[in-house]
Amino acid sequence: MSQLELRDITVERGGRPVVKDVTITVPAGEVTALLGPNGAGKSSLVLAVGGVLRPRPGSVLLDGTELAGQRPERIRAAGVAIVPEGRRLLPDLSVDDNIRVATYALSKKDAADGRARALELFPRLGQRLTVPARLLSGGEQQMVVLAQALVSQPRYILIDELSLGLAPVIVNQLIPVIREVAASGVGILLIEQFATVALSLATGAHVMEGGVLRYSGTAAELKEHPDRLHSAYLLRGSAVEASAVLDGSVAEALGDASGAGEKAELRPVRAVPHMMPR
Ligand SMILES: Nc1ncnc2c1ncn2[C@@H]1O[C@H](COP(=O)(O)OP(=O)(O)OP(=O)(O)O)[C@@H](O)[C@H]1O
Repeated sequence: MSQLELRDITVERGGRPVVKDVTITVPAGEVTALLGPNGAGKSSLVLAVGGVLRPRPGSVLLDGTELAGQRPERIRAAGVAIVPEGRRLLPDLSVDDNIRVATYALSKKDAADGRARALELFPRLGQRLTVPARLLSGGEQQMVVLAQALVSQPRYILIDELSLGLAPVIVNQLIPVIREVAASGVGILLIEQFATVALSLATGAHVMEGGVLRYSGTAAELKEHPDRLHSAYLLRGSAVEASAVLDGSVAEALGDASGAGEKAELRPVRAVPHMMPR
């Protein structure tokens, strides 16, 4: 069975290891959750898999083929896409152009197929194709960001913080899309601040803290033994954070039970020059 294997990965930033000897398998067709407090090393791991940071040492094996140390374009072309935390759109470009920007390395046919698939997953974007990205709500922006990753029809996708800054009502719209993408055979590693969201989608689950894995097992087991998640969060002394992610609904965890929160939906868009076509 197809899988993406992150094996014995160590990542250094600022001269110190922030990911230490982490091994995670992401099976095809399933969501695997990666949880952990701020600063645990989750984003650094994603950037290392995507080729933005170099794992030293470590392997990223796609069905046995080594991808570690390759250029981001090569990793993406091999079928592994990443959605880095806080990715921004090109604010003055339309939704359609932001999606097209992400297809620049694809053949004409693959770009057209990928765009059609992305719009099938996010019909809302089909109605907003000509709208400049800066006028989108936070939820719509996140849909475009996900569409940019999905447009290359990856076999594996690593999503860093699906719900960050989004109102619960929007998160609830994204959850079925993630489920559908996984059901279509794509392996997903999902980093998510709210354990309730991640564990509702995931089969496998991992908890990271201080750069190391504190738990690796099934999502069901973690739901049954929340103390394992709790202890990792508490290692950072953030009891409030631990209760927020574990107790109650997404809405309560977000502190916005109404689900309305226009402000929570909106976030500023900034240009990311490296996303421009070359
Ligand atoms: N550019 C950088 N240079 C040096 N150290 C960094 C850099 N970015 C992050 N770090 C450090 O790396 C460690 C891991 O951070 P990382 O962002 O990977 O954690 P995380 O689990 O994704 O947390 P968050 O959800 O807050 O992003 C932290 O100690 C952080 O301070």
